[in-house]
Amino acid sequence: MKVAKFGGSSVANAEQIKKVAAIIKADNKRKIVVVSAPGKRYADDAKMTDLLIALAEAKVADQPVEAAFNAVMNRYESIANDLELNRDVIAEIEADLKNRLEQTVTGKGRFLDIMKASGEDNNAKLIAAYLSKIGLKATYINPKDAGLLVSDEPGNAQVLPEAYEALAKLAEIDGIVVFPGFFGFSKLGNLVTFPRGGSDITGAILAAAVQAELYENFTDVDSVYAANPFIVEDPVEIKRMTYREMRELSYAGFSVFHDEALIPAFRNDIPVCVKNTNNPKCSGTLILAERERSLNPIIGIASDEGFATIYVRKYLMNREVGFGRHLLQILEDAGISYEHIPSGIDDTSVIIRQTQLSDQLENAIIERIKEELNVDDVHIEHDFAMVMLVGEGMHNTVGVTARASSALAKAGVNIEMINQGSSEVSLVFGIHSKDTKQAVRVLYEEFFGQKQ
Ligand SMILES: Nc1ncnc2c1ncn2[C@@H]1O[C@H](COP(=O)(O)OP(=O)(O)O)[C@@H](O)[C@H]1O
Ligand SMILES: N[C@@H](CC(=O)OP(=O)(O)O)C(=O)O
Repeated sequence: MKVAKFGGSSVANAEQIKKVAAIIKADNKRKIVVVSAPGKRYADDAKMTDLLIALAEAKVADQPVEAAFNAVMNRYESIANDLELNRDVIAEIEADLKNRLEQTVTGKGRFLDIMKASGEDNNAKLIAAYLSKIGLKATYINPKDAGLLVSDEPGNAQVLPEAYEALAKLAEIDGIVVFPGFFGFSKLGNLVTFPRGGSDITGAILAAAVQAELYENFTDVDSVYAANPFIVEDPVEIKRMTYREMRELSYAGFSVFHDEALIPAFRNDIPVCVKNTNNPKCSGTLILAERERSLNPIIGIASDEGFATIYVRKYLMNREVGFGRHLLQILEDAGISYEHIPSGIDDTSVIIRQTQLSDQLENAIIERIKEELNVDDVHIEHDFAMVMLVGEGMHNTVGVTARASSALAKAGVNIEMINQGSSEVSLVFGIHSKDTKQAVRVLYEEFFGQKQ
């Protein structure tokens, strides 16, 4: 049995949904189908999830909701019309949306989750209706009925271990299961979404639960490339890579596959294949526990922006027992998670995602660090980017850091931080955001350029 997840670009309009149906038909092992909400049809189109967020925001702000409501319904109507579906489907979606809008829940996060999740939920109903119409036995299954239990943090759900046993029963359902991605339900019965892009996570959870022979992740590119195709022109395709490599790369900016989706797959040793809905004959990228060695120590180069550094200096910091713990405690109290902590003898930097900060919080953190740790200097710098080189071959190859740093130096990119990951498959450079694209391009040229 295979689990196939179709991303937003694969279900963005009727034409795409017809391709999805053809892919499902072409292989009767594709029994569990996870779908996203309609994505972008062209570069500056809006994703359904963003239309739903706009609708929810208008409602929360007590502003008129008609325009946002119509924008959502228009997308579904045009899909349903082009697929020549019965009007009942649209009536059902409209009633569902109105019902969600009227729900009174405590907290904006909860309300946003209810609205956001409707994108995948209603699209799954619509796609199941279409598959039935063309003669396939297809059933829409709701994550609550299926037992997709998750933690209770709005917008940031994590699957609970007990979900797997319940979800395993999906394998017994006759015909094709059409399952909405992106959300589950907490033990308290609350609907909770995964982080953005989280339909990949749903697919991986279901693949692990039913012990699928393959988890296929259908998107709009032929493969995972060695660098983001929007930064590097025509980058090389990655044919095979390990879970560790994909996890590092997706965490560091390869948005093609959600980093949290690797965990259920690799814990259960389910191979993952990233494939193109627009070119399904192409073999795509296979992600496995191990791969054959290659000459190039690097498999991919990822980048991500929006980091801040909390820089702390104190003479004899190295001698002070508990300094690091105390510093991290201050961040924990502020609800902040960290990414890297490069350290020297008398100084340390804590690198965090900037979105977690506000001016008020920054001041509060700085004050606490000054008062409680009695430091010589503390300040926060913004607008950093992380560029990550990833490859299983890196830890037993001499000179990767030297090659990378000299390529960056030649291009005039100032390196603020280097972190050779403990995982031994990644090397991270902290640079200023303005240099991100340039850094990725020169590193790509160094490791994948002509002379390779
Ligand atoms: N290294 C990479 N390889 C392939 N695609 C990448 C890479 N980095 C970023 N992407 C982007 O990821 C996109 C696919 O992911 P996403 O937009 O989430 O698709 P979906 O709509 O299928 O969920 C591609 O169109 C591409 O722009
Ligand atoms: N629709 C959700 C979840 C998702 O996974 O979407 P996509 O498959 O388009 O990345 C989002 O936009 O975040």
